[in-house]
Parts: sequence; structure tokens; C-alpha cells
Amino acid sequence: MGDETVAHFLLGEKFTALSGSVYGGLVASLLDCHGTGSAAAFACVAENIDLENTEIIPVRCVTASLKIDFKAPTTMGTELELIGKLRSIEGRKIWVDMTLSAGDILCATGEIFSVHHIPHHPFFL
Ligand SMILES: CCCCCCCCCCCC(=O)SCCNC(=O)CCNC(=O)[C@H](O)C(C)(C)COP(=O)(O)OP(=O)(O)OC[C@H]1O[C@@H](n2cnc3c(N)ncnc32)[C@H](O)[C@@H]1OP(=O)(O)O
Repeated sequence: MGDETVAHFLLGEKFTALSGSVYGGLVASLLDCHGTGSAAAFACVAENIDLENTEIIPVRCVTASLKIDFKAPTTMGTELELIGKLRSIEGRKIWVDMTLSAGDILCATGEIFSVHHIPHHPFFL
């Protein structure tokens, strides 16, 4: 954790798009999920919430904007690594920069802008 979040995924072949590579929409989904989760975790750190002893993360974030650049085909059958780095927090607004790699290959980069602590938002009723 600290100022970086890491997640690993090994996808099944049903997520293949073009031969031997992962469907780009799924790459986007992984970056979206990792981005909002990272934003929530960074918000907890900023608010001194102890994640080690918390059963349910008390912060939830939603994606307001997600940008992805596909740098190289994402190899099917290789464990994927997602890394999130906090760019900034301004009140409810959180920006996280991300990478998705397959082994030594940088496959995609992402930038997410998410918003947290939303009283009465329909997602959290
Ligand atoms: C399989 C299961 C897995 C389950 C795994 C669990 C993962 C859960 C999460 C997965 C992520 C998702 O899929 S989330 C689903 C996709 N996202 C959505 O549907 C979000 C839809 N949009 C909204 O609900 C809303 O627009 C919000 C919450 C984003 C913002 O609305 P709001 O709360 O009324 O706040 P608002 O005042 O409009 O905005 C707050 C501040 O952010 C700025 N702002 C708002 N939107 C933007 C934007 N696109 N780009 C730049 N800036 C923006 C505003 O100018 C403002 O700045 P200032 O004036 O304060 O400076």
C-alpha cells in the first residue's frame, strides 16, 4: 500500500479477443476496478483509517472519468500486474495513475478520476 497499490490477475481463455491476447474491454474493466479500489484505499490513508484492521472498507468511490492507452497486446496466459499510484486528492476528488503489465511488457496505462463520500448517491443506498 503506501502510495502504491498492486493487484494480480490470471485470466481464462474465454476472455481472448484477437488471437492470444486479452479483450481490451476487459483490460479497461480491470483498470476501472483497480482504480476505484485504489482511490478508496488512498482516501482511507489520507483519513488515517487503519485498513489492516478494517473488515469493510468504509470509503466507496465511483468512476467519473477513465482514460486508457493500449500500449501493447495483453498476452493471454500470463499473470497480469496492475499498479496504481496516487496522483492527487482534493477533497472528494481523487486521481490515480495506473499501469497494467504482462510479465515485462507494459500493455496499458490508465488514468482514473473518481469521487468519494457521496451522501445519498443511488449506488450506496
Ligand atoms: C463485478 C463487480 C465488482 C465490484 C467491485 C466494486 C467496484 C465498485 C466501483 C467500480 C467503478 C464503477 O463502475 S462506478 C460506475 C460508473 N460511474 C458512474 O456511473 C458515475 C456516474 N456519475 C455520477 O454518479 C456523478 O456524476 C458523480 C458521482 C461522479 C459526481 O456527481 P456529484 O456527487 O453530484 O458531484 P459533482 O458536484 O457533480 O462533482 C464533484 C466534483 O467532481 C467534478 N467532476 C465530476 N465529474 C467529472 C468528470 N467526468 N471529469 C472531471 N471532473 C468531474 C465536478 O466538477 C466537481 O468538482 P468541484 O466543483 O467540486 O471542484
